[in-house]
Amino acid sequence: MISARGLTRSFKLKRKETVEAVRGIDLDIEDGQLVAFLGPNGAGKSTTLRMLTTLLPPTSGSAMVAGRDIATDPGGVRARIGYVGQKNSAGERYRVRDELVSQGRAYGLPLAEAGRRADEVLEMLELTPMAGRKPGTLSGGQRRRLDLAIGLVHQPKLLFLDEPSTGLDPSGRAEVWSHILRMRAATGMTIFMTTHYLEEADAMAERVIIIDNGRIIADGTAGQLKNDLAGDHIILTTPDAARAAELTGGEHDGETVRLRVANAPAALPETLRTLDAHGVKVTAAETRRPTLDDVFLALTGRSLADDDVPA
Ligand SMILES: Nc1ncnc2c1ncn2[C@@H]1O[C@H](COP(=O)(O)OP(=O)(O)OP(=O)(O)O)[C@@H](O)[C@H]1O
Repeated sequence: MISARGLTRSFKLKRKETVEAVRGIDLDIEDGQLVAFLGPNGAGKSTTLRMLTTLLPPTSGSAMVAGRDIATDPGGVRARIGYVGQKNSAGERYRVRDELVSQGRAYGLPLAEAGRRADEVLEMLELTPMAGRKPGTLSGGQRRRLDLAIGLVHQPKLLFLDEPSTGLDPSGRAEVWSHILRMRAATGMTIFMTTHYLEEADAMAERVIIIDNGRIIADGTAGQLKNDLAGDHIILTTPDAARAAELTGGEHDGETVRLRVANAPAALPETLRTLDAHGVKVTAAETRRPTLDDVFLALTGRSLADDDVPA
């Protein structure tokens, strides 16, 4: 569904300064995948999305998106994809259903077909009761669902979502997600999304791609990345930390010993037995499964969670 080679974008600033926003990325996304594209602020996520959706031409490199070339057939790409950006896409002039019909018309659907599609997406996103209201009167979650409806009215094969749940409270986020997943189950659509919520990427995406400084630094399932790059940990508290670290192959800091293992809950009893047999007294023990943030920390030495979530 997406195949990019050496996609690159730089921006020229004043005084001959250049920002290398995206530095030659290769991407292959299969049909039907839900892919989360993660990275810290300024990593190059939006710039990549804007190139793939033909909003911004690459400085170099190429990409086929939904079977069309972004450089030679941007119109063909746009007709086959949906893009839901960070900002609300509905204006304030039209009522919700009229907004969807005019969007369908903009994609070249005949009036009757645009009306039918508007009713379908309203139903799918449980917005039918809001059909006659102005967008300004909707709640944050409803408004975000309207953005999704606008991105879906022309039945795209591929949907780009830029921060789909940012700015919503936890219940609004859960609600938007349940709609995204339902709509995907109903249509089999490919979804390429950015998010700052790592736990959402972990729970929802089949594949996680991490970009940093304009380069892809990790690509795999959340489980693979966590196992390969971060791993389970056992964390022990003991007054004899140096000896405990020596016996277990862990690292110690003060009274804390941290050791990486394949399966922490399974390895803990044996670890405690070994230490006990050597007379090392353990006062507390916990197991830790890695998060995607641990993966990012292992790769870059920085935490993604320290980033500001965009407003
Ligand atoms: N129009 C522009 N002119 C100059 N520099 C730009 C422009 N657009 C983006 N950049 C720069 O390119 C880099 C990548 O920006 P981009 O918006 O793609 O990052 P991002 O990963 O989407 O960040 P965020 O999570 O904050 O949205 C940043 O250093 C940014 O300042």
